[in-house]
Amino acid sequence: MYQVKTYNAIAQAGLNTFTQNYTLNQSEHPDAYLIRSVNLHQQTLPESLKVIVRAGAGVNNVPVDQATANGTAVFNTPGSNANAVKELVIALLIISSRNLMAATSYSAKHTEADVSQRTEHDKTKFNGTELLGKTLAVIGLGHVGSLVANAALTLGMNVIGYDPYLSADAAWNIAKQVQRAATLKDAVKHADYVTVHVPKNEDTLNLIGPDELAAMPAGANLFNYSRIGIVNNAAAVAALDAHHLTHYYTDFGEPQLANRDDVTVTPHIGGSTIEAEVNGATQAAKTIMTYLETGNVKSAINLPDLTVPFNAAYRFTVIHDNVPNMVSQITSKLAAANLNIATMANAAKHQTAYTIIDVDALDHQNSQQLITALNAIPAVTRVRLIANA
Ligand SMILES: NC(=O)c1ccc[n+]([C@@H]2O[C@H](COP(=O)([O-])OP(=O)(O)OC[C@H]3O[C@@H](n4cnc5c(N)ncnc54)[C@H](O)[C@@H]3O)[C@@H](O)[C@H]2O)c1
Ligand SMILES: O=C(O)[C@H](O)COP(=O)(O)O
Repeated sequence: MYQVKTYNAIAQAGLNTFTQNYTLNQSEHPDAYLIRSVNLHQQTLPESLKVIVRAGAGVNNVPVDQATANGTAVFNTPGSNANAVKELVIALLIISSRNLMAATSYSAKHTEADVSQRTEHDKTKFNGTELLGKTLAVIGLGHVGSLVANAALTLGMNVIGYDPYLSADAAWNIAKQVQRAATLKDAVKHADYVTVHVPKNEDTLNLIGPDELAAMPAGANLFNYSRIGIVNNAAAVAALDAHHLTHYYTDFGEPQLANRDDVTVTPHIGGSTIEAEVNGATQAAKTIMTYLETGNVKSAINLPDLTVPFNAAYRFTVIHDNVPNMVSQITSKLAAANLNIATMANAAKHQTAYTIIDVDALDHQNSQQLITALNAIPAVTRVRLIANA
């Protein structure tokens, strides 16, 4: 029986994906965490923990280095809530261009008589503009940014994209009408609207700061539906005060953003749709089951891709440092245990490597001694033995 600990509100439909081999929230020694935005940085991860899956995109709440040192794989569920964010950003583009925040609360602020008599007179206060022909800069063209860029094209906008690290797979998703900018400043210099869709990491902190804001034309509107810190909020407030920026929309609150008519803070609702939550939880549950039952890895944050069909009776998986001579040390332990290797594969990502070894036969005593011997190899962080179900 595998033990899963969940944090945050995880969609029941996703939890229902787990088979009867999984128990939820009943053990102090979980094999897996299924999480959303809980901040794990202050936690010591339990030794039992083999995998953390973030239902959603951002993994800045996960101590990835600690997880790697603990031999814990970290995954997210790429794209599971991207459509939800796209629809929200498109809604905010329309809200912003048509002054809808003020216009839709108009009737609530007036008496019945006012509303019937004054609407024709008052409508001039709510004049808007159209998105057709306006320019949108999309910074980051991954799962969310590509959808936003493509949707904005269908509204007749000129779309300029900036993503120097765009993967080949992601590039296939972007309509050819999206113009490519060579630099961030080039992307924003003619933009009426700028929207940021990059991961939060040390390179993207303050990605939009005073210089980038100054590069935007006067009157631009800014959207941060990525993470707090990617836009330098102090610089955004200064640009608003100087009437250089017209409006700042963000999913992440901070005291300096409160009580301003030119700032809209939504309460981190980018991925909060029923569909996105079910997608994320279902994808997360499947990722946990695949990893625990086969050891196969696809698109982990801290492990290399490695997928080997599991046809043998037993599988050893070994997470270790990416240093010379590891495979020979591992295989020599199997040879010493007189075990014949049916299949073996190894891959590396940055400082971490991963080895899968399948064997056809194994007795219990043999296996315990072998696990101890493999764990004793310096630079090995986690050894697992998986029996083929
Ligand atoms: N508000 C929400 O509820 C919500 C929901 C989903 C995702 N997000 C956040 O949105 C962001 C994007 O998510 P995603 O799923 O599209 O991620 P993704 O990994 O699919 O795409 C991110 C893209 O940013 C690009 N990138 C990285 N550094 C860059 C830089 N310095 N300049 C320009 N581009 C850069 C990458 O190459 C990649 O194509 C993340 O921060 C995620 O946490 C927020
Ligand atoms: O990174 C994400 O997927 C979003 O920020 C959504 O976060 P949530 O799952 O806590 O709503």
